[in-house]
Amino acid sequence: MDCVYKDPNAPVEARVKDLLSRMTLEEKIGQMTQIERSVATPDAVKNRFIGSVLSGGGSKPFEKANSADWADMIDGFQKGAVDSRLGIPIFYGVDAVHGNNNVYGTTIFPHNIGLGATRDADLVKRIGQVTALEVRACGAHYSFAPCVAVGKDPRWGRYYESYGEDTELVRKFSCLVTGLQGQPPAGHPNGYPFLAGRKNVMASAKHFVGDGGTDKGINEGNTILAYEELERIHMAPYLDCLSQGVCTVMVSYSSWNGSRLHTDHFLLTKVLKEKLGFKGLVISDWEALDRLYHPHGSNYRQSILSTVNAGIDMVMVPFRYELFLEELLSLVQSGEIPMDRINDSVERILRVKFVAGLFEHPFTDRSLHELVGSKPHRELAREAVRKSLVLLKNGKDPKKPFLPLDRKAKRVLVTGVHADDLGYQCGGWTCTWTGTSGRITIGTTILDAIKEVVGSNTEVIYEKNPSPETFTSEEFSFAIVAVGESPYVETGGDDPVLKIPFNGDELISTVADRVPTVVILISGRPLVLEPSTLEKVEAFIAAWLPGTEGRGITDVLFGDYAFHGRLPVTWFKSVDQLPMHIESNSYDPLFPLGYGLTGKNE
Ligand SMILES: OC[C@@H]1[C@@H](O)[C@H](O)[C@@H](O)c2nc(-c3ccccc3)cn21
Repeated sequence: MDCVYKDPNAPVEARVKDLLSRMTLEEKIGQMTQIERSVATPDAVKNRFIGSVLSGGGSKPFEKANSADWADMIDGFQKGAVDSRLGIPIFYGVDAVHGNNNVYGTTIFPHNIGLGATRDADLVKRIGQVTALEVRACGAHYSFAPCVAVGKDPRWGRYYESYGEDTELVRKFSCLVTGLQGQPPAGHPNGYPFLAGRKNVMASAKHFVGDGGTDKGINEGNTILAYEELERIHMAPYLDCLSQGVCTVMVSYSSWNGSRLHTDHFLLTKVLKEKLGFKGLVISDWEALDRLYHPHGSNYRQSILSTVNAGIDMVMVPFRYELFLEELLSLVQSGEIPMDRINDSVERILRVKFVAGLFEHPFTDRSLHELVGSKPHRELAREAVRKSLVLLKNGKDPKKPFLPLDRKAKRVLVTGVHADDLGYQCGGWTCTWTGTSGRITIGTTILDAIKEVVGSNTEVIYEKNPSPETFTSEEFSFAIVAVGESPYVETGGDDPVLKIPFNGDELISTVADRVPTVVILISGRPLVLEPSTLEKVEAFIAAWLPGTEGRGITDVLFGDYAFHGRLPVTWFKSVDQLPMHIESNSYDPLFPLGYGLTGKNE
């Protein structure tokens, strides 16, 4: 062995020190650079010493690319990296936020708000383990998860990415870190990155800090709180992530009392790195530097200076990396960014790469491909769906529960825009960044599931949008109405009105006036439920954004399992009440945090 850093048996810190001492300034700033796959080439990775490549939401080699196609792409970039002078491997990052959701045919789990409703930490850890397998199967090493935002306002477009409104609930689900990265050994030093092996992925606790607490739920807005409240409410989950050895922390686009998180030296360095002792790497969000000034991307040199000096270690550039490298080099050569600051960042990046075993195993383990979208993985997702559904109403007369439904009923109506739309039931961050309608991947819609479950003599009538003629012929035993939101992400999801889209209210009334009706609401958050509407229906289920395994819905709808879910958030009566959450002074919800019926005699 000619040098310590190549010795897998040498202590990580010795390998870091040795490799750092061999690196040129260009190699160091290259490691601080994360670029998008669409501008990456193996040569660029090799010759510019790029530290990491990512896929932005939905960015894939080609349509319906499977895990093997992804692995070919990623291993191509990795070959460039290991052929570089010092052979420092990249890590490839993806937003695997509810399964490995960019890749066709993978298992898509409920989004975090639904997982919050399960109250089942062990389930979420198992979801992390399975997600890590499906991510490694495609060749990626790193997932930008968990989002440990504490969602304080349902008007926020990322509310569904939060496990809930209560800090303690969100803290409970920080265990996704252990699911993704593996269980650190007893005595593992707090804040030091950990990764168990080739079936695990680096995690990213995000978005530091206070992203879920912005004023009026405005995405990338301003969180107005005293430091003690910021620490108590929004920072607490990060301590849990650090104690589990989270490898990375991603910084929030938002501000704290008017200070942009990406330039906040106090929070990023004094608090996260020094006070909390985080030894992994701090990564920016996408084009966060470009968003610091208007017009977008202006004052870029100043943006690099203020963010790197604040404590950012790796910049998710992700496109203008030549300019980034040029400006960062110049800022170090001028002394505006001290060499110590660069060395701190590169040490952290190298530490994570050694801990992740990337020097020993830089390429994809192709044996994992057969696990992707496998039956056991889909059964886990089905269990998560079952446990996530919250039963808000069961019977106009509570003494006469309407559910479970009779699977031998004579004739049932299935209706609504969400009854047979896999894309809608998966939501954002699925196959594309925003998510889309239609049969976007492999999975089971609500209608598919109902047809699988009901008896051979049961007639299932599906009308996406029922007409008066729908009701003129033979009677229906009951109707299942699936309504809700179309997929959205980030600022595109900010909504001050929160009504059920597609005239959902009207459809519910139209059907419920004629047939005993159960409503399934597919949404990333509570929506306005008109009392008149709620009165008309026999049963009402909040299904959140369940993902590909629709059978989890029929499992409880037809009584194979009791309802288990409890609200992870407050269900408001009117948007005029917002923000209203468990800590609000006046608390007058339609359904309180923690509410949920079991479907048995309550
Ligand atoms: O996908 C990488 C990261 C993700 O991990 C972060 O949670 C999220 O804030 C985010 N927004 C964009 C993004 C925003 C606008 C246009 C294009 C991309 C990219 N990203």
